[in-house]
Amino acid sequence: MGNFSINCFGTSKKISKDQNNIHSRVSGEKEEKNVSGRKKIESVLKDVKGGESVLDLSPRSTVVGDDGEEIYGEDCATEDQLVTPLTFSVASGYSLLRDPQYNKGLAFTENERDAHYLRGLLPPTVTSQELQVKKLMNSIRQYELPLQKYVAMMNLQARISTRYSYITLNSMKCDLFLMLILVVWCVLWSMMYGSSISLHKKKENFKTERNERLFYKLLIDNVDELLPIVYTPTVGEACQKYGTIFQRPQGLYISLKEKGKILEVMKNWPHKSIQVIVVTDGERILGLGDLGCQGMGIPVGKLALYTALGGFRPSACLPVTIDVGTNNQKLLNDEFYIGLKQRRATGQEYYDLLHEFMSAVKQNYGEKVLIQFEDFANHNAFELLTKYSTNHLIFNDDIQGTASVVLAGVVAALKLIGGTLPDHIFLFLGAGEAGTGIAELIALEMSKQTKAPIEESRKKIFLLDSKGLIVSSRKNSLQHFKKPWAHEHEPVKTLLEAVKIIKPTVLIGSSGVGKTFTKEVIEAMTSNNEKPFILALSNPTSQSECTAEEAYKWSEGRAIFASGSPFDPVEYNGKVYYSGQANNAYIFPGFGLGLVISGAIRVHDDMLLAASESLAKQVTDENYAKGLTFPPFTDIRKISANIAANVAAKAYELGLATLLPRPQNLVKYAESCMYFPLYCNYR
Ligand SMILES: O=C([O-])CC(=O)C(=O)O
Ligand SMILES: [Mg+2]
Repeated sequence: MGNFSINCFGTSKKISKDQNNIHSRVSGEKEEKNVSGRKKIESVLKDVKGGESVLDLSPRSTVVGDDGEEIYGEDCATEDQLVTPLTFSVASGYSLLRDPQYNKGLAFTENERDAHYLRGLLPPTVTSQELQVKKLMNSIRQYELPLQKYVAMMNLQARISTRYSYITLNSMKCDLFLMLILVVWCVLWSMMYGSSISLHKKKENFKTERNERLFYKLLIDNVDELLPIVYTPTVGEACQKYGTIFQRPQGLYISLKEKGKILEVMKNWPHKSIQVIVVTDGERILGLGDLGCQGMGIPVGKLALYTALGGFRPSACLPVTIDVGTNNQKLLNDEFYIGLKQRRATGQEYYDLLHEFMSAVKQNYGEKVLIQFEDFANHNAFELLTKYSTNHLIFNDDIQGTASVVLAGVVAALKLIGGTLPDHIFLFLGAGEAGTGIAELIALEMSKQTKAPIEESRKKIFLLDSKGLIVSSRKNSLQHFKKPWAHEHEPVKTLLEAVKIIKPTVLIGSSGVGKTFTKEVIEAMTSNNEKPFILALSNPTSQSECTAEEAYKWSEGRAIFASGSPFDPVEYNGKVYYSGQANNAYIFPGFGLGLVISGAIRVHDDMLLAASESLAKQVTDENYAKGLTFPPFTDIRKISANIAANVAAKAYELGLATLLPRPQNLVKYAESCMYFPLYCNYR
């Protein structure tokens, strides 16, 4: 027997005012009975599927029409009639083709076309997923602008807010059993809610074919080409124009309007088994500043990478934007702005909302859901990390992820620039989340190597902010996260002066301000060092401290260069130079996977060091020969599995892992846990 698929949507039925009144009078009681009945059915299904409940039987099941269009068939209801938007349907025919989670387009087999009422709805040819990838890449390459490619990719990906699951069972006995349960359940529903049950019919009017598995296959197979589209740098432009290009909502928006009911709002999200949340409040999007609610592009993009690079199931990923307003006047004046049109809430009001969010996450998804903070402004990022790292599984990507990736790059670069880590002198331009986060992790690793106190290691690391070098005479006016870096040193105003006086061997840009590594700065670095290591980390490309071409040209080909946003290889004096992308995308997907597969309950700095160590080890001689200090992204899933294994091993060692017993081979185990977007076969 072929695969049997059941897709549970909400159903449609107009119900009269009277019926509705009756319903509302008894709804509390019915809801309760229904929940316990549902639980029984869910537990039966759990047994059938070997522990994993695959059929979502929630009475809250809803289907949102694509264009806000009415899709439940209640078009003829009069205004004073209330309708129950419930549809139970086996996804097939037209609705299956329009369902991003299960659509396969021309890859539906002959048998599937017969079994799922697809005959005539598709042209006769049957193609492979590989051919679909090839065709889509051809079309995406036709677009001239990266933003057009971004929109095309998002249209392919978009997951609608449906709550349904396919059931794939192997034995006919199970099928019949399941069918029986479903029929009984549907009848119960229809009795309770007076709804009709519609099979094979769901009116939809989607314009673009969406196919989630194809989206991820495309991204995995063409990671070098598509990473800069769905992620940095294009995602930055997408966030700037989010209101204008906005077509379908993605992710969960939690604004001040939801204060007091965040848990309720969270329950509107269609998926229950969440493993990772990426959350932003939009105040410091990349190096682009306050983009308010339009920052949603960042969690969406990061989570696409969690799936493509780290193998998380798409349904286990939840993008969240917390909207407390924006101080970006341009957005406040923009009629297409999608967020709250008010200035940012601050202080207690801000912290109360964040606290409610954190509590709701724990209550709704449990202790082991990973919350990744992304692109918060400095003044909140550090405080939130300190406040929640002791009682939640949280990770700040801009502080900790960037630190881990840069430490890996520095350790790997030692093969090219020589010396040991404690032999080097570091100068940072930028003393925010990335700058101080990286500095702290480098100091930690140095002191582990030298067995000297961390204060000693810090003496080799200098940070410069917009007011000049961070020195002890400024201590009283410094933000708390900068204080450990206030050295006994005379004040220095500019970067050029600092390079000349301090003579760093490694120069790291993390200020979010572009074009700050000038010709003079690079020349000064080159006159002090045979091979200066230069990292221009600010994103997107427009904010990069210098380009790869400038670094190679101004250092006469001597610099080892890496940047946050990608740069193409550069030809200089007849030689081709390749630069690495020191982007946290190397770390967070594998790091998160390591936490999840070990059931870690807290993040520990040693786990960041473990991730870093694993990444550095994966730079091959072939990479070094090209001047690269990071392995290529094409191998990223293997890289992520290795990082995950090292992080999980550390979690077990530290006693922070809860999934016992520890798997013997953690790399194999990590690989076996990774989602791969091949099509399933449908009965
Ligand atoms: O998103 C990126 O490419 C890296 C990052 O976290 C940032 O710049 O804030
Ligand atoms: Mg970030």
